[in-house]
Amino acid sequence: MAARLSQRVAGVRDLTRRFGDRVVLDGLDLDIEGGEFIALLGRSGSGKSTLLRALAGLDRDVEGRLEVTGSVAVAFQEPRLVPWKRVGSNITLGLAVPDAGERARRALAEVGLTERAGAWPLTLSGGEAQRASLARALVREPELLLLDEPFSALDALTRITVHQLVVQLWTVHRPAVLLVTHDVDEALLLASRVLVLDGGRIAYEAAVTAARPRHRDHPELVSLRTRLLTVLGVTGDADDVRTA
Ligand SMILES: Nc1ncnc2c1ncn2[C@@H]1O[C@H](COP(=O)(O)OP(=O)(O)OP(=O)(O)O)[C@@H](O)[C@H]1O
Repeated sequence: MAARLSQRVAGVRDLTRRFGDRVVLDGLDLDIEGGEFIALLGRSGSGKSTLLRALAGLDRDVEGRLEVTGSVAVAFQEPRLVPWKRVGSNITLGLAVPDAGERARRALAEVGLTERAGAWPLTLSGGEAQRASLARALVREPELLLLDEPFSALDALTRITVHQLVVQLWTVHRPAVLLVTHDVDEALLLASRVLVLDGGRIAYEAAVTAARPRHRDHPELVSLRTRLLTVLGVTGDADDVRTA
C-alpha cells in the first residue's frame, strides 16, 4: 500500500454523543492525517471507545460532522475470531476480492502466523490470536486502522513483541492509526501524536518526535509522561503509568 502521508483520512467537527441525559462526547473536533500514529488516552468512561466506534461507522446516533475518507479496519481488545472458521479463513471473512487467499497468506506471514493458518482460533495463544486479528485488519489495506486496547489483555512480554510488530507493520503499510489505550507508556512508545479525551473533547495533545525504537527513559518521553499523568489526574507513584 502506498504511503498517504499528510492527506486527511478523517475529519470530525462538533461531534456529540448522548446516552440519555449523559453527554459523553461534547462538540469534539479531530483531524487524522494519513500515516500518523495517534494514541488516545483518557480516564475510564471518558468516551474513547465511543469515539472509536463513531469513526468506525458502528454508531449512527452521533451528532455533528464526521467525514472518514479512507477505508477503515478495526481491531478490538478481544480478537473476535469466529471459532468455527480456521485462522486463514477468519482473516479474509467478508473480504470480496479475487486475490483474498494470496492476501491472507501475505498478512499471516507478516504477523508470523504462516504455520497457524489451518489452526482453529481456540487453539491460539492470546498473542497469536491478537496477531491474527491484526492480520485480518491489515488484509483490508486500511487507510485508517482503529485499535481499541488491543494489547491490554496480553502479558507483559507478549505485549512488547506485539508492540514491535505493530510499529513494523505501520512502518511498512503506513495506515493512519488511532490506538485507544490506558497505558501512558504504550502511547509514548508507539505514537507520533498523543491525545487526551476529557470532558467530551480533546483536552490535550502533544507530538512525540523521538526516533523509534524508543526507550521509556528517553528525555522527551520522561517529560511528556509527567505532563500526561498530570493532565490525566494521576497522582502518587509516577511509575504507575496505567490510568485505570
Ligand atoms: N450503549 C451505551 N449505552 C449507554 N451508555 C453507554 C453506551 N456506550 C457507552 N456508554 C457510556 O459512555 C461512557 C463512555 O464509554 P466509553 O466506553 O466510550 O469510555 P472509555 O473511555 O472507552 O472507557 P474505558 O477506558 O473504561 O474503556 C461510559 O460512561 C459508558 O457507560
